[in-house]
Amino acid sequence: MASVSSMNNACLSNLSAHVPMSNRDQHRQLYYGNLRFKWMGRHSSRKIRFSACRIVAEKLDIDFSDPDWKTEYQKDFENTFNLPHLKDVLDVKPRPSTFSLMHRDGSRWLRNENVTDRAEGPEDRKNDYVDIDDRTLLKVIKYASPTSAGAECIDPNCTWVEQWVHRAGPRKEIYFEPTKVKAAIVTCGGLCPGLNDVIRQIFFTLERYGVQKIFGVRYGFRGFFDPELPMKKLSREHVQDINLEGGSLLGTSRGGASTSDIVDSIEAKEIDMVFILGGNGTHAGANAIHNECRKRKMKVSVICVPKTIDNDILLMDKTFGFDTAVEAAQRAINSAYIEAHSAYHGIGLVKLMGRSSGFIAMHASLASGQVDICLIPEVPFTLDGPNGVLSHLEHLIRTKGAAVVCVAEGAGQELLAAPDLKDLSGNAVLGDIGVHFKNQIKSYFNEKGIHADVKYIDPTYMVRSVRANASDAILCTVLGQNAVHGAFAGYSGITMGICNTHYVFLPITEVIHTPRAVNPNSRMWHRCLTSTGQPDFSPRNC
Ligand SMILES: Nc1ncnc2c1ncn2[C@@H]1O[C@H](COP(=O)(O)OP(=O)(O)OP(=O)(O)O)[C@@H](O)[C@H]1O
Ligand SMILES: O=P(O)(O)OC[C@H]1O[C@](O)(CO)[C@@H](O)[C@@H]1O
Ligand SMILES: [Mg+2]
Repeated sequence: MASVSSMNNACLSNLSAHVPMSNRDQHRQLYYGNLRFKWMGRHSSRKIRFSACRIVAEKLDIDFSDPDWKTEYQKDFENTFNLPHLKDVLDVKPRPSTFSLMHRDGSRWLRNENVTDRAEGPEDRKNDYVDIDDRTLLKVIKYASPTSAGAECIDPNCTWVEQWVHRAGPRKEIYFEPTKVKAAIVTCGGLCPGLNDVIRQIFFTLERYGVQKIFGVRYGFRGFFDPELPMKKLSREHVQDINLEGGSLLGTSRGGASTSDIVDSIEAKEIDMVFILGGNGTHAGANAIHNECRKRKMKVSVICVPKTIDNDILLMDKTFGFDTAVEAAQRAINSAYIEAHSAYHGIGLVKLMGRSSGFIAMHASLASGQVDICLIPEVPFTLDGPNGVLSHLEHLIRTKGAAVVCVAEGAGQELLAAPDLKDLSGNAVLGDIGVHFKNQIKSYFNEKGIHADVKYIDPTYMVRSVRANASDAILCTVLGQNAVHGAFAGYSGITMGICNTHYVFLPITEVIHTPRAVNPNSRMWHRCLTSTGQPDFSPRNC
């Protein structure tokens, strides 16, 4: 059997997320057709997004009539989710962990106790080490049918297949001598609530192991090679209160990543552990750094913590900062609602971030309960025509007297002239759907001779520059601590996640195939539609 990875499921859910409803049969084929489908997207822009999935799907050759297919699949899954480790390429030996909940810091313990006694005995239980063979289930729903909402199936019968991933946490044995470790932390990409919380927890946990040399790399990957940006040695005083503010203590940036320059810099600076906080692009960069370190046989642990308000990283329940961003976005929606409902024929329009996925828009709409129309990149819509968005807005104005619309920045890009520009990291610069939509609403009502008072709110940077809320602060704490546990355990090329409320280590390669997208067949999107009451605006319906 060819390699089966999480990409199958990622592709399937991503593909299904983009399949127009009129192609329902083809969509089914994706689920039923043991991944040998030849589906072609209707819209050319979408074909590109699908191509990576299609290639892998075509490579797969699962014979579901083989009674052993499931065992084989699970074995292959286990291999795919095996965590890359320093010992894969280096002759490294484990030593008992210095992480202890009994002592203030590892170095104190190192000085005062017999090293060989540390790993055994009653302290173990108090320290709560996680066994390296512990696993947690990635998927916890047993779908009875491929047509069940949100079903992710591997075979035509949607058979239950266990998919286990590695449980995160401190290990009994470690692969670094803490007092000799030099660790660096870097934050890349856009801002995200909780960056400072994660930096702080990485610092605290490193200290607890006994690490004294902890550095911050300034302004993203740029800080590795820009001579004007020397690393900043971090102290407890530096990090103590940083969680009280948004932003990143270290600064962040896009672009400018040359893997070999970065690895040269890691080598020259004699860094042993690199903690990299960022989104999809950053993870791709971190994986390249990890591979280059391996190639050079460097004993360096490259560990990621996923950071994105967009929540567009595969496999995990959510990324840190997302909850906070939703909360902030909900406040913008509330303002739009108040404006709209205080005006004669008021229309409140809010544009929220979400370059390729509509999680913030969907969740903020659900949270506020004040949105009449939610538009996301994953669900195509038409503005014009009897079943278009504008016609529904007119209906709302006539029946309710006011309306609130929430649109994700990546939605409806096919309606705009694309700027054909890229940012420094190579991300496409999007057309402004918010401004376009605002103008379209104004002209529509103007042409119809119906009064409409449009209030447009773009809270873009306000939702991501705030400090983390309570739920994100806890998530950041756990992810930051686990990042350090992962590094000391000798892993490299891994990232942190929360799956079904349990914390896991995942190979970076498994989360960067494609950005995670809202599945239009999921219960959550259906709940959003139920809440807004909006009809189907898809082109085939108009
Ligand atoms: N495919 C890639 N390979 C190597 N490095 C990359 C890749 N994509 C992006 N990077 C680098 O990663 C860094 C961050 O990328 P990017 O600006 O896309 O942010 P991100 O991590 O995706 O976060 P956000 O969710 O805010 O976009 C940049 O310095 C960029 O040069
Ligand atoms: O303006 P910037 O800093 O490039 O960030 C904008 C981008 O940030 C994101 O929220 C990802 O962090 C995208 O949704 C958005 O397009
Ligand atoms: Mg990116």
